[in-house]
Amino acid sequence: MRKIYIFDTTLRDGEQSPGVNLNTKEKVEIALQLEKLGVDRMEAGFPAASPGDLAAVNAVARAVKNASVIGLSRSREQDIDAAREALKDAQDPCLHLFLATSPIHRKHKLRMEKDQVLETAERAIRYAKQYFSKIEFSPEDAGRTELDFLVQVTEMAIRAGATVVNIPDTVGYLNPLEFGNIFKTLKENVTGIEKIQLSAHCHDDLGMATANALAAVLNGADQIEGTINGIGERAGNTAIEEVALALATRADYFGATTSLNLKEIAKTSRLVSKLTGMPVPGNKAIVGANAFAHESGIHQDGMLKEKTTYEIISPETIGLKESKLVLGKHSGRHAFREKLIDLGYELEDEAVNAAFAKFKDVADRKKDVTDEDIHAMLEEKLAESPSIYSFQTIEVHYGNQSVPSATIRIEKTNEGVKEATAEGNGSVDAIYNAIDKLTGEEVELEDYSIKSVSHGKDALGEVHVVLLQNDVTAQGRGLSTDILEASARAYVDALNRLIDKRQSPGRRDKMSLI
Ligand SMILES: CC(=O)SCCNC(=O)CCNC(=O)[C@H](O)C(C)(C)COP(=O)(O)OP(=O)(O)OC[C@H]1O[C@@H](n2cnc3c(N)ncnc32)[C@H](O)[C@@H]1OP(=O)(O)O
Ligand SMILES: CC(C)C(=O)C(=O)O
Repeated sequence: MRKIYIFDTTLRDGEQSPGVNLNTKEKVEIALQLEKLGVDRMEAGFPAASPGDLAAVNAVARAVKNASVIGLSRSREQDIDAAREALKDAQDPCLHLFLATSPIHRKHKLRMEKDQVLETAERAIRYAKQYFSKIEFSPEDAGRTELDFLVQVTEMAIRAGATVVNIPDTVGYLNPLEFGNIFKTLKENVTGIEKIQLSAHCHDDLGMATANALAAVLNGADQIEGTINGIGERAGNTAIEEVALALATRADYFGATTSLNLKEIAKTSRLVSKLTGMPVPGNKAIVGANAFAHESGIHQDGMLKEKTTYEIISPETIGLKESKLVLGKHSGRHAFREKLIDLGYELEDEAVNAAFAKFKDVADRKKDVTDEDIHAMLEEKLAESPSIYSFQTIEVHYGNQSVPSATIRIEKTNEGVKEATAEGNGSVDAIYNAIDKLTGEEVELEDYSIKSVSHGKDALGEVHVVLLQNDVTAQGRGLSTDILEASARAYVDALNRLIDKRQSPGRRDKMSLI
């Protein structure tokens, strides 16, 4: 297997993400984690940018022992001198020099002709060579540079003493075929190409940063540059974790590998996200929260039978504990039953089916059904009393300038569905008056409490009521994503228990079993 060197630039290009500013302590913390991850090279900053960045690069250079530490520099002596100062204590220092080469950058930004670009870069490399044995040179915006000029620039860099020539697609403009072709062309046409390593540095403006980096590998690149979580200027850089996992997972195709300790990937991603304040999108490849989560029934069934049906990478590979089966409205019975077993419930098929129907009802109204929701649903089901009345529908009218009213539909065993409307002091009072009207029961509401079962705006609300009738009390519980519906369900549940107690005195209140 061919080794691909990993050049991490989280601390330099990653820090160029708008809004990100890492202090020295944070840079050192990330650098030490990158060292554990096993990156070969890490760009710690741009020492000429500020005294703070120079100090941070110096601190990283002193802390890191097992990776080459790199500082970025324009093709100017003052920048090179700042990098010398920053990297003076590094065990394996490297200077990263750059100068733009594309027609757009030459004309509008540098205001230089081609020969001036060549001269300026060569002078800088030769100056730096007095102090650094390792120099990487980047023709900035190589992606939009004329290919024949890029060949000329690369030959100049090799002659002047560069050890790595990096090809940046600075604005993420190219597609994999075009980017791969640059490497092929340089390999075939540059005199002395065997003396240096070729590197790829891609940006994600068109979402092709990882694909372009892999195309470079296929066409002879020795090194890939990127950042953790793909952070960086504008749409970001190639995500190192994506390249590493693509090479590891498809070694059959790429025939190349990295020295990364893949088990450190999840931890590194979390640290970078925390210290940069840049959340990782849920659907981000490899490190997103959903990368190893399965929600739909057919996928969950496949996963339970054989994980490779829906997972090409195991979560353990990147240091995560396990895949997640997330219950939601697309889930099926296999995953639901598995969850019940996990939570300690052993139910007969019929009970599973009843609980599953309730689960689908909740899942229709809620984004995720949590473990707490399932406990609450099952406890409600297990505690069900013989239902004389079963709740059907509810409609409530509330306005702070009008009297609240509620229309309730309830089915009575052997009598069918009945409907009643009533007003009240508040919405719950109106609901309870309507139920009283329907059932004809005279009860007192002894206690009413409400709590949220899980978190978030769509959390299940659980209402608990105690009803009193002629010295007999009964509790009732109602569960719904809507607290008014939960209130109605709890009241009907308590009424059923009250009637049950009246009809069979001495029977234990099943609620006490919960
Ligand atoms: C593609 C990339 O990611 S490149 C890295 C980008 N990162 C950064 O720019 C972060 C750090 N930068 C900084 O802190 C500042 O830009 C500094 C300290 C480097 C320079 O600041 P200033 O001196 O105020 O210059 P400013 O940034 O406004 O303009 C850049 C100047 O450098 C020139 N320049 C740009 N790239 C290079 C280069 N590779 N080599 C030499 N000169 C360059 C520009 O033409 C411009 O020159 P001019 O002043 O003669 O017109
Ligand atoms: C300095 C260079 C490599 C760069 O960051 C870019 O061109 O994107």
